[in-house]
Amino acid sequence: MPNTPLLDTVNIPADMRGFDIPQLKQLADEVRAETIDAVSETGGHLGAGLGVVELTVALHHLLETPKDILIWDVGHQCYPHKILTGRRDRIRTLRQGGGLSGFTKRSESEYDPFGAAHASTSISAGLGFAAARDQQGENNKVVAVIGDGSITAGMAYEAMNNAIEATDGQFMVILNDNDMSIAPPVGAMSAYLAKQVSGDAYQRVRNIGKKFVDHMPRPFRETARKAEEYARGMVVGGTFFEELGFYYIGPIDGHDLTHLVPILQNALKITDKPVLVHVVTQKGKGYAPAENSADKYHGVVKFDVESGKQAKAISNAPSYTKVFGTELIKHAANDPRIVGITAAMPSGTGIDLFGQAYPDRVYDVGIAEQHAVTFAAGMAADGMKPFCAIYSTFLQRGYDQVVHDVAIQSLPVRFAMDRAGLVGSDGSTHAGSFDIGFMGALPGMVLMAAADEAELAAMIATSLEIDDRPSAFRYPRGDGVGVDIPELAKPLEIGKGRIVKEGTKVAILSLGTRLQESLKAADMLEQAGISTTIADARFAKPLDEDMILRLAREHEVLITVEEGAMGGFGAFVLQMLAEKGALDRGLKIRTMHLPDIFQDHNSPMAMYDEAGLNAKHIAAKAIEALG
Ligand SMILES: Cc1ncc(C[n+]2csc(CCOP(=O)(O)OP(=O)(O)O)c2C)c(N)n1
Ligand SMILES: CC(=O)[C@@H](O)[C@H](O)COP(=O)(O)O
Ligand SMILES: [Mg+2]
Repeated sequence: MPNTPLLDTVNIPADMRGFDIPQLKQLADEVRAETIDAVSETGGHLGAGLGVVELTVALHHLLETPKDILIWDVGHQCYPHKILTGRRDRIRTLRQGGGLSGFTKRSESEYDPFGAAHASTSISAGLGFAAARDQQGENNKVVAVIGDGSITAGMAYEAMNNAIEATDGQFMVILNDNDMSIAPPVGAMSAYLAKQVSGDAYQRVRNIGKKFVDHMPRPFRETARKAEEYARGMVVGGTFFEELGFYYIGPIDGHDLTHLVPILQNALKITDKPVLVHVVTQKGKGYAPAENSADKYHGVVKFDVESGKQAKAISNAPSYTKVFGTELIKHAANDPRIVGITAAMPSGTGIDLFGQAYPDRVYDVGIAEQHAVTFAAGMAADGMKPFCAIYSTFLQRGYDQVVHDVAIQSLPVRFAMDRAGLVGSDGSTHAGSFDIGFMGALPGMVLMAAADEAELAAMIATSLEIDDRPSAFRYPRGDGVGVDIPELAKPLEIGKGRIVKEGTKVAILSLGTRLQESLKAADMLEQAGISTTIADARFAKPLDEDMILRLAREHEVLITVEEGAMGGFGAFVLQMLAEKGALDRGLKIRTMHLPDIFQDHNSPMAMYDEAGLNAKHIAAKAIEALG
């Protein structure tokens, strides 16, 4: 007889606190099936969530959330958590416009005490909650769950280093070790963790855990001190974390609820020191297509549950990412000083292609953008030509390094800023909104934005020639527009834009891939009898002053368009025109940029619509300015 489905019939998470292990196992199976089914309809991050189903169930069984604080690092593994915390009815709206976020989000639920999406923040945030609890004389528990990939980042160590001093109460870090980042994990910490798991210690703990469970009084009535002794009985090795002041417990099997629940239950009673529980899981667990794929279905589009086959969109144009990877390979054939650097995003940035061609000239430094930038600076200082390929949003984390280690020393690091502009379903945390402002503010920086894939190829060639200062080029997520790319792209003249279409009344000055929308806007305006010039600025820094001053002189209206926040290209143009007195003669100027809000996730088209940056908005802006 099949059991009555729990998800449909009980009040979760309240009722699951009283579940026994068989009920928890049944619930985990249901949550796993629900997660797979939902993501098959929405797309999203699947493998990470499947790997933490049992852990999620165990934690919501043991903790009194939302009073107890549960923080998920990155948050891409939180779909099971959402299913268990009152959002099951909306789980098929994940990452869709108006629907649930693909990450934890404070505004979405009281069960998400801290928002995330960028990696490695959970220990710091959790420690903050623990310290706040201590200050306020409360006694809730705090748990931070961090992956083996995310624990490669400096921030995680800064937090662990501080843990013993920041709180004198309960604080637990769960290290969810699935031996995967998005790509296979890298670095010495990964090797260290693998050693912990592969040693006979892991087996021994499993056996101890079994005995422990068999003898555990139910309900558990021991004192906190006794509980600590039990938990300490699980401690094997772990000297690294012990040295940082943590009790280290593990490694333990993160899928076996009979072990996981009592060990976590006891470890949660430890209050004299922070605790790190090392849990071993499998990314993609319980869904064969995910388990068997190279990336464990880290991120997927809609798919067929039966076969696991993903619905790939067909495009005639290569992605910008692929163009970056292939162009770099071409140049590298002629220049042995070219190297590629990624911070744990080899496939996302196209550095994987470069690595296949030149395995000895590629560096995956882990989720360590700050290190990636200064590492690149060091290489550049010694005569190499590093291409540091980092998503615009993640480069924010390495900004001081860009300023202090690269720009002030005028080192020729080349920044390939992928995912510039709005990215769609990942939402505001991943939007590449700010790089024009923050890179363009730096003295000496050469900052370019590609309008199409051929322009990207030309900008890569340009940055290769810039050997006395840093340069950066930005390009969006997704496919190019289908233009031809020359066999070997030629460098651009630095600080020179191009006129794409000549007109007389309105000038639209575009930076980046809004050029296509600007051209469509020009068609609309021409149909309304308004002669329109379209210019592609190419450079946000240095600006093509001659071209822009001519546009200002010869047109009644000048509109700048960019896929970036205010304080970026439009502001640079305005400042330059003001400085040159070009605003004193009655020019009607408008700057079109992303709105001054953090936009929620949606399709990129819908987000640009909301931002007012599609063709119809550009045309309307010109008509409004003409009056
Ligand atoms: C600062 C930052 N850099 C890069 C990323 C992209 N990213 C998201 S998840 C992930 C891998 C995380 O690995 P791990 O913590 O082990 O979690 P798993 O997916 O294995 O569960 C990476 C690199 C990010 N979210 N934040
Ligand atoms: C969670 C995370 O940060 C990444 O998985 C990100 O969602 C990848 O984005 P792309 O799909 O644009 O590579
Ligand atoms: Mg991992």
